[in-house]
Amino acid sequence: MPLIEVKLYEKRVTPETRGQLIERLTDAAAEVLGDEVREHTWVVLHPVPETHWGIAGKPGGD
Ligand SMILES: O=C(O)/C=C/C=C(/O)C(=O)O
Repeated sequence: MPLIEVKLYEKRVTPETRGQLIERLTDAAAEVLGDEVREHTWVVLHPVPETHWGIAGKPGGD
């Protein structure tokens, strides 16, 4: 089964964006791989606090 994992800032994950991401990523997998994968496509969101996301040697959010 396709498993799509997304790590992103937790501030981007709201009830609305969560639902849209899951729906649209599933749609993309089904469009590219064939509709038979839709029922077997998993999407897992991993929200990460900005302070735990290092960029250019510094924690985000500083
Ligand atoms: O702005 C960046 O370089 C990194 C952003 C990381 C994220 O997780 C995000 O934008 O959601």
